[in-house]
Amino acid sequence: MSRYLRQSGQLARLVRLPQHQRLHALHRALQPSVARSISPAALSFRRSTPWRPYSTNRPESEDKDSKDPKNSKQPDKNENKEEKPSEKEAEEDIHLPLPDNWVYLSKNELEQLERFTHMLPEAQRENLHNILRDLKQTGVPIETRELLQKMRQGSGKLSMLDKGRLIRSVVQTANRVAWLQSQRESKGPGSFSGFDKNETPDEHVPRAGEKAPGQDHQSKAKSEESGSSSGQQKGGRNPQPPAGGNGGWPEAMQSVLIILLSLWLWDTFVSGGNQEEVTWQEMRANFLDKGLVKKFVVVGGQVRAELHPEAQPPNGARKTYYFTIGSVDAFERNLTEAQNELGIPSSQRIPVSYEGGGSTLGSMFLAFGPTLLFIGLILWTQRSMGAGRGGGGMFNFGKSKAKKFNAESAVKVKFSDVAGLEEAKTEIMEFVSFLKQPQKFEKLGAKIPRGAILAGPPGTGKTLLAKATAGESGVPFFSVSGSEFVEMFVGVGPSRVRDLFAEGRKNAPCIIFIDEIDAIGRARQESGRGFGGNDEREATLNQILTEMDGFNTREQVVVLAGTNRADVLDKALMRPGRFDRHIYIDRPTMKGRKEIFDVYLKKIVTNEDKEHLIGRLSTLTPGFSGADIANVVNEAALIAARANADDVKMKHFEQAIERVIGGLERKSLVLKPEEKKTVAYHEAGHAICGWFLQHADPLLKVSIIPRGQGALGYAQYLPQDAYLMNTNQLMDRMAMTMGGRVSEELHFPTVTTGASDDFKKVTQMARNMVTEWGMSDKVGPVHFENDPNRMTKPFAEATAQAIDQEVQRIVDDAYQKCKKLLTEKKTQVGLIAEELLKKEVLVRDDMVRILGKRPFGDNEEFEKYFSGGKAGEQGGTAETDDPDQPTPAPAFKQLAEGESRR
Ligand SMILES: Nc1ncnc2c1ncn2[C@@H]1O[C@H](COP(=O)(O)OP(=O)(O)OP(=O)(O)O)[C@@H](O)[C@H]1O
Repeated sequence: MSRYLRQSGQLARLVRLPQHQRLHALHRALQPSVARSISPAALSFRRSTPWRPYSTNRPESEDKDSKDPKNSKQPDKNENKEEKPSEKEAEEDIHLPLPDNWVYLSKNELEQLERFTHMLPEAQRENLHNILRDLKQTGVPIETRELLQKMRQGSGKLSMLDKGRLIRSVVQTANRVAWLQSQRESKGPGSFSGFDKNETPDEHVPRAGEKAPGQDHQSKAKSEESGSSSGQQKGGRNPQPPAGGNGGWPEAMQSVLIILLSLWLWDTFVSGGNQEEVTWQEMRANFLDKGLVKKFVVVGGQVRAELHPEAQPPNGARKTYYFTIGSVDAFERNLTEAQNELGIPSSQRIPVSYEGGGSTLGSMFLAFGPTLLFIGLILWTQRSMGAGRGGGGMFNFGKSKAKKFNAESAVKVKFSDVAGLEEAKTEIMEFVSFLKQPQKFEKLGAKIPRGAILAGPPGTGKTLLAKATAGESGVPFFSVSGSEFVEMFVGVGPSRVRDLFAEGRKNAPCIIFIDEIDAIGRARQESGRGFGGNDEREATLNQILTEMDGFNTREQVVVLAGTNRADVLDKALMRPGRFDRHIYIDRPTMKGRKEIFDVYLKKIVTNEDKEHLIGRLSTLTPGFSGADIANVVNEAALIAARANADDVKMKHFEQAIERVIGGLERKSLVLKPEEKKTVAYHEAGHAICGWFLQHADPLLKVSIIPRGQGALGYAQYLPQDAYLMNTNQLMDRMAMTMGGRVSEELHFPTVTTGASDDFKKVTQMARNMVTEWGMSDKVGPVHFENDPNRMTKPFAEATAQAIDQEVQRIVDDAYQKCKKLLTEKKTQVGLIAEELLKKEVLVRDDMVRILGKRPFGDNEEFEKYFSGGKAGEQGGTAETDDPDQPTPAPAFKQLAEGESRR
């Protein structure tokens, strides 16, 4: 779009023309063809213009309409001069009192804008209608109109300053519209203008949450005055929204941008409508010879003539004249000849500039496009973020996303809802009493602990405990997840931490709970290893460290944090003075499980003997977390409901447990008879080992119904809550795990792939015995870290060989032990396998019936709940999707590839 001025200087031809030429020009100026194009208003103005020395003639209008006194007013309608609304309009519409230098859009302008709403997509149309209605009331800064007039004057070119002014007026309009909308919302739907007729933005009495009108007004007025020489916003009135907040601003801004776009369209179309093509000869005769042309602009294959302002009507719609040229050279030649004929000295020739092709709209888009795109992007991001997160928006990136609960509203959890976890509760109780009676500690000079880390496996009740702490102490509770500090923008994490702690201090006494703190609290040197540091996370962690240091002991803000990975946390976070207390919450013990079952069974309809039910379920669920237990109880109720049972029975609970442990039963997976037989003998091998090995865990159930991911059968044992295991227990467990493969060897000519998972377990156990538990005489009592991230082994090659040999030896020992046992009990393995093939599921009672009582006593809890009448109530059933239906006998089908694990 670079422009090259070929000639410069102004014409002042007429004075220098000889007399005959002057008369000739005058005569030609009076030709009708010229008058046709120029409005009477323009003529009258030109007549009174004394300084057009070389052509004082005026073309006469031939336009019939213009002769009609009625129609002759037409151009005034188009003029953009401030037009006061008619009385009728004023009755219909309530106009906001205008600030200085603001005008209402004329009816004509509004109508024209309205017309362009049809060009927009339907979704935007209504928006535009609304905004037009609002603009009717708010008016626009006068400079908007001035600028639009300027655009319409043919060139469509705005200077940088003008562009800035245009954007400023859009922003001002958006503000005022947003204010109007917020007023309308706050006064409720149905109110016409949203405020009293006589109430102005300045006079508006602020409501709760609104800023006083003067506050915004004054500061804005100041900045407006300093930033602009146009005299906008001086003193008194101000179109800025006086209400606090800018909730409707983006929408209003968006709408005003649409308006602006429409204005451009309008401008283009209106000016397009006022364009007239002439021939070179007409151009010469009517304009050039009369000295009316200020400049020629060559755009592609056309030349636009810019006329002197005096040649245009002062207020009406201005016409642009253009003509088509064959080539630029030909045009230049013609122009030079014409000017030579007219005797224009070379210093005063008509300037010619050259533009790249494209419409006014195109050039406008080029000029404003990037800015609009940028604003649009901001608005879109703002909207989508607001929608995605239920408010907030991009300007709130640095704001903490912590959810705040307070005593009245949300935190209803009490310590009584947290079952078990007695030690953890006692520890944390102290925080509650600190928040309730700080003076009790302070008077003895005790420093109040700043915070506690609750560490432990998933679902063990860490979050629940933190909530209960808030519920008990009755103070506000801020809950945030560590990952919510992490954002793709640099600096957001620390800023959110600052905001969270500032909020905490404001609401003290309160509890801040940061869940999954390992997302940001990882040891710094660790995160930096190998791939460069994560600066943003470190900065966030540093900010937490700083904030926790920043508490003084009188500030009653307690910070609790939950994590599953206390081992990876930064040491600085864990030191006294920050997270003083480290509370480890493990999976519940038998006692804990009983208490948790007790809590959840209260919500369930069951006629079972409560004490027996709780005991039995707790025995069946070693290693279950609180969340697992809550899930089992709920699952049992669902199974009962599916079976249309009136209450939840023991079998429903057992099915639920089985489902949680083993996964969903896969009825669709059917095995070939020989495969099924192999599975039966494999599982029977495990079962016999479990039955006859002294240190093996008690066997509960054996099944050949495929379940979960690739398990074709399974034997369920009940490990005790054991915290130590000796070598004998480990060896028996390994031998039992080998039982499947050994049984296959003893009963079939070949073996299958089904024992792979068993080998994995056995090898892992043996390796741990050698490298971690000091159970190998050859390698000795040493511990070698098993860190998969380490590139090098923590031991010498000779040690590696010794380890391998020892692992091999232990596995061999377990294998031999198993083989010896199963060879002795080959008949029993056969009996169990055949029974399994018949019934698919065998429970403990079936085993007793076939094998006799187990030679070794089982643990106390197990004997209590599983021996005698009540054990094996579910005898022979396994979970099916319809628990009251007998287990369907599988049809025989090819086993899917990759599903060989048993
Ligand atoms: N001791 C408990 N008493 C009662 N319910 C519990 C207990 N422990 C866990 N639950 C149940 O488990 C659910 C999950 O617990 P919670 O969210 O507190 O676990 P968490 O330890 O924070 O887990 P994560 O580490 O995965 O965040 C709780 O909503 C509750 O229903």
